[in-house]
Amino acid sequence: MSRDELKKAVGQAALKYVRPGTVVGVGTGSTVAHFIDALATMKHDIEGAVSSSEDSTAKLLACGIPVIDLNNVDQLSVYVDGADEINPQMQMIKGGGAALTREKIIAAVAEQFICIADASKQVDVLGHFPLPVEVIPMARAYVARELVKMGGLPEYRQHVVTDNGNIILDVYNLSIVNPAELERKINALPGVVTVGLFAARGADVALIGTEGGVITLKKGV
Ligand SMILES: O=C(CO)[C@H](O)[C@H](O)COP(=O)(O)O
Repeated sequence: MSRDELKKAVGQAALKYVRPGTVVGVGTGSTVAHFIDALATMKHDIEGAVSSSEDSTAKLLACGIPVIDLNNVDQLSVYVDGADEINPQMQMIKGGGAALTREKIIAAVAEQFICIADASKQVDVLGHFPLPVEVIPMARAYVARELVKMGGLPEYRQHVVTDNGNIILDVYNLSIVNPAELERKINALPGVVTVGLFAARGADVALIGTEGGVITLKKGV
């Protein structure tokens, strides 16, 4: 099976976590694009979606799924999103698509985070994938210097402006043995909007696309 077929399989598998009559949290990326296609088949059974990016909003609307402002939602039972890496503790690196901040906000509101990913995203230790950090433009050089002090090699993601008007630094050379501590440390730097480490709030369920089918992993099991 191609990687895209694996992504499609997990996108479809995530439908089983969507409860009729609810608002669904929707992430960003090529795996989520398959989830949105699947969600469109039950668009009349849900109230709508909260979206984590302008890209996902456009796709949801094109599929006829109403997009609802997060501020008008009291409860979100599930948030479905992809990942760039996921470890056995269900902690993730996210932000390859530059949507990390809105993704983290919606994940914080949701009762359940359902991560959908092909098996290539599974790692023992996070950090092979460069860690995205969303930064306020005027803080770029300062934050980059601080990331170097932490042992990272930050690279400015050229020609990318986030949906929030900020820039992304991708940090190479990190072997993240304590993701929760690094998440706290980077988030504490003035000028950092958020780091793409989802450690304090990881996934609750991971649907992993493998050659043998979709594997379901649950946090703490
Ligand atoms: O965090 C993300 C976007 O900011 C994506 O979930 C992550 O980059 C995975 O993307 P894809 O499903 O295209 O592999």
